[in-house]
Amino acid sequence: MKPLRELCAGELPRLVMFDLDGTLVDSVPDLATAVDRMLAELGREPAGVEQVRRWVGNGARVLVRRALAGGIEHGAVSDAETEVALARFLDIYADCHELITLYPGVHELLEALSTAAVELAVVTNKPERFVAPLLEQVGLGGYFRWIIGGDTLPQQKPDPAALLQVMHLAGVSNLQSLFVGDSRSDVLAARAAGVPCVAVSYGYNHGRPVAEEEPDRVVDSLAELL
Ligand SMILES: O=C(O)COP(=O)(O)O
Ligand SMILES: [Mg+2]
Repeated sequence: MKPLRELCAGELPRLVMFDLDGTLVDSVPDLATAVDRMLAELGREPAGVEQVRRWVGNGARVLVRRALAGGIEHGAVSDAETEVALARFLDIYADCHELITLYPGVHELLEALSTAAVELAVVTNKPERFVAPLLEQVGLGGYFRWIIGGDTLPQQKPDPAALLQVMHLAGVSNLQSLFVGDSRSDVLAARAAGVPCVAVSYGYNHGRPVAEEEPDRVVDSLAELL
């Protein structure tokens, strides 16, 4: 795992934290189904997979606000409208997990890291209640010692709080850790926590190449880290 050593001063990291949506799993088809069902209930036109792919990454509440706004800017959407739609979205999404898939290379990397006794965590903006069941469903149950969702702490990425919390629990420093994500909030959270950051090029970054966010390294598959 030479590429990992290069990122962590010649040593294998002791802790690797992963983003979920767009990094470990392709969850957008199911998220789009749930968004479109929610919009249909409100008598609105569907958003479709391509739009939803641009809107994912800042948690369920912001996704719902973007769907209500019909675009990435959602400042004009009222809180009252958001809460009603969000409750419906969360209910609908709870039953929409048919299309989720694991990206290539994920299983291989996690297996190699756990064999090397590297601690693993998931730090996602997705509501926490969905995370463990989804990991189980795609065959990743059991790899992660810590799971932090978008509603586990008061802050979510790009705030570094979740990364700092996991490093504290694991008893490792920022330079013994690594973050792997797909979007701007991941790169910003890692940078604010002082943690080296690998970004995957295949994920969701609001329609922009993730290289523009200047992570320490960009890979096309997690297998490149082996
Ligand atoms: O729920 C989201 O918006 C995205 O979650 P992520 O942090 O795992 O990419
Ligand atoms: Mg992501």
